[in-house]
Amino acid sequence: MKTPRHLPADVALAAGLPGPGQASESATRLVGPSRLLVKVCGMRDAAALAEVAALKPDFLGFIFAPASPRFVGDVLAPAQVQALPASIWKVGVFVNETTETMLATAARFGLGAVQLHGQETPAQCEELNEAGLLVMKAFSVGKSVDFDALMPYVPHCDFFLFDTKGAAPGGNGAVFDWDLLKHYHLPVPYFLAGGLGVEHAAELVTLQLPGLVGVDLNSRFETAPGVKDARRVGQMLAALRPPHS
Ligand SMILES: O=C(O)c1ccccc1NCC(=O)[C@H](O)[C@H](O)COP(=O)(O)O
Repeated sequence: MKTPRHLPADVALAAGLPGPGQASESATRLVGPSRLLVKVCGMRDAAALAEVAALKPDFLGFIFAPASPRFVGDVLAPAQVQALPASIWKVGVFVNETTETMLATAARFGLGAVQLHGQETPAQCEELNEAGLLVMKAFSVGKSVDFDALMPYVPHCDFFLFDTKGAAPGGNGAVFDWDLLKHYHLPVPYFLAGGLGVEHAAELVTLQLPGLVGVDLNSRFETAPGVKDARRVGQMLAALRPPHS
């Protein structure tokens, strides 16, 4: 499995990924004991942001797609995002945005990562990755996945994210058939997304899917779009993380 280029060594280690310079032939998590990385997406409400950040997820996602009900817009000031603990990786979520806008937004909000939810090309992933951002390319999953079509993205992405295909580019709140990932064979580790809720925790911790390193939580952890329920996020984190991890 490929080492995410821009991931700090401690986060890589927690997820059982090889550290810098430790390439591996295997497409499964390696270093044990390891745990799933957790990304909480669609942060918009300042009070909920503070509560969720205190729970120390690995990643927090901020949506910069104007059509989303979770669009950050002017609701959160850049300083509120910049002030988050350095240990939490801040991810800007974009849909078919220009590289220039994404780089400018990342600089303004102090984001270390971008999550791309549209038809972004491998070349655009490369530009963003070369600019120093961790790149997470999202792919919508319907009835099948063509892994070969993802090959051109491999050199330029730190993570993939598999999400459920639906009416919107993301945040559809529906689960896809995880068995479709059983034959994943690419060297890029990935996050599982799409309708995940607390009720999935027990299955997720024992799930043996090649390449799976993290989960993405969104609409099933809200009291309203963009307003995360810290109590439910806390329950999920407790269920996903072994004690003392
Ligand atoms: O959540 C959105 O509104 C959204 C809109 C446009 C692009 C991406 C979006 N979300 C990105 C995510 O990472 C979500 O967490 C992912 O789609 C899963 O959401 P859900 O099915 O609600 O758990």
